[in-house]
Amino acid sequence: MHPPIALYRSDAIRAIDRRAIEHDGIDAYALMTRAAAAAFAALQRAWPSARRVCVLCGQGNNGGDGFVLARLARMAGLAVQVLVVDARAASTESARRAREQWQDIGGSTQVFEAGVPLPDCDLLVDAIFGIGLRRAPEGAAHALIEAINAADRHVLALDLPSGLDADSGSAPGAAVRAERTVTFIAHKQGLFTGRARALAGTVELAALGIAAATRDAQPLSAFAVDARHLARWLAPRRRDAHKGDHGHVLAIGGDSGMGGAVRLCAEAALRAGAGLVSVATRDGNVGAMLAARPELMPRAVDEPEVLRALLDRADVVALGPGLGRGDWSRDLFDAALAAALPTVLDADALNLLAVAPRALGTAVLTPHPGEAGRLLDCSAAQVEADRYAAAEALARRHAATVVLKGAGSIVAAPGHTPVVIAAGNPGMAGGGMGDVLTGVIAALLAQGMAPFDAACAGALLHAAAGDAAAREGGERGLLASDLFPHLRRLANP
Ligand SMILES: NC(=O)C1=CN([C@@H]2O[C@H](COP(=O)(O)OP(=O)(O)OC[C@H]3O[C@@H](n4cnc5c(N)ncnc54)[C@H](O)[C@@H]3O)[C@@H](O)[C@H]2O)[C@@H](O)CC1
Ligand SMILES: [K+]
Repeated sequence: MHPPIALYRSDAIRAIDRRAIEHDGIDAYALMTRAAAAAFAALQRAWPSARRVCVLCGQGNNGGDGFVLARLARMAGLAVQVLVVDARAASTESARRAREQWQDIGGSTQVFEAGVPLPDCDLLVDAIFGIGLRRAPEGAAHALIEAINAADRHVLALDLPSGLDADSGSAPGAAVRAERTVTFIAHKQGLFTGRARALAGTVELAALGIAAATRDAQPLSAFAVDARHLARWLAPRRRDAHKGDHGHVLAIGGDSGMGGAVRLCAEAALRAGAGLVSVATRDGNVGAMLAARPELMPRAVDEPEVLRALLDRADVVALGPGLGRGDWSRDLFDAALAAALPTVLDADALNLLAVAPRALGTAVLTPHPGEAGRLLDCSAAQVEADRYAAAEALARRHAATVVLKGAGSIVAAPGHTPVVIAAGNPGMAGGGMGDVLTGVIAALLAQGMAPFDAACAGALLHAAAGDAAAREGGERGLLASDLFPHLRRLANP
């Protein structure tokens, strides 16, 4: 079984690097050479016909990696040009040595000038900033990043796309959009969520031959999982199982005009393996729901008493899809939370929770950044500036499991290392997708998974189903209900 991918913060990467140098006796410049060699090998694998390469170097060790790569590429017969961000000397000993060795083989270096087009080439290598980025790129660095993005060339990023923050996955200013990133020593947690999903392209790790024990002596800060990891959570069913073993989900929502949301949630719960799925909704939704999906058990709920009878028979509640925020919605919300069943809260349930905070029992919250901002009294942009921190703050505040949705969804809960979902695609940024996720997580809870596991497995199953559906018919125009056949297939790995 594939182990999850260990992710680190930049301070842990620096500590691994220091330990490799001081403890294991690997020379700093040797590490830089290994980094550049691994990146050049990746370049040749990805773009075997590239002949003219332009390497863009910053002042620090990331720039040093670039100079060594330039030398290796030139020695391999490629035409190589090097541009530096500014004319000052390199800021580290290794980077100075890398420059000198480039000059020693006759390589020339130009200083980038804003407004002057980048040299004509097949491929750009981004070696401006790695984990040393301290603030939004200014001046020439900013202009060079914009020039790279405007150049319409293949881009290989060394360690990180320049401008991306290695820890948060956000970019404080301009950032390079790479097609491929070769990252060194260990995976940075910032490469897996938020802006990184658009900037880093395909991410490849070059561990540089550092001993596993040296790496493992530093704390990892998150895990990433992808479709290969589904089998960790979704074991085959017992041969003697019956429907009572797989739990009863009650989906609550679907105020007038929003019946589709709760139907998608309920049907997703069926497709993710819930034994029984009831729906508490408006009278007007019941007939259509029964006609379309006779396995569902929809009930018209006009008042909380009717809901209480349904709650008595349920194991898990999916609360919020199409719930609305009126009196009907609030009454159902209060009655549902009073039942103290394991509950997945989404959409308007989160909005109602934001205006009337309360202690939750076993709960999984599935906010998008806007809803997370409302719950944390901040803006969606502040949530996006550090998605890991926002997910963890929300989990602490509500003593609950949180799935912060968006590019690279993050699952956080008190006492757990966060898990980032390395799957999903922009075709999934559309109506109904969140309702499906809520139903999937509720179904996994109903089948006996612990909340954190149900949230990780549910978010991963949902994202992987979205990827499978997008491969089949494209991202644009992808519908939430297109996920259903894939959910079923992927739920049985
Ligand atoms: N032994 C090592 O330390 C190794 C380091 N490696 C490379 O070294 C990188 C880290 O090197 P550094 O710590 O030198 O850092 P970087 O090279 O990432 O960047 C630091 C440089 O950028 C400048 N800078 C930072 N933010 C700026 C901004 N907003 N605007 C303008 N200038 C800014 C700093 O003043 C400094 O000169 C890694 O990402 C990796 O690519 C690899 O060679 C592997 C081994
Ligand atoms: K870089």
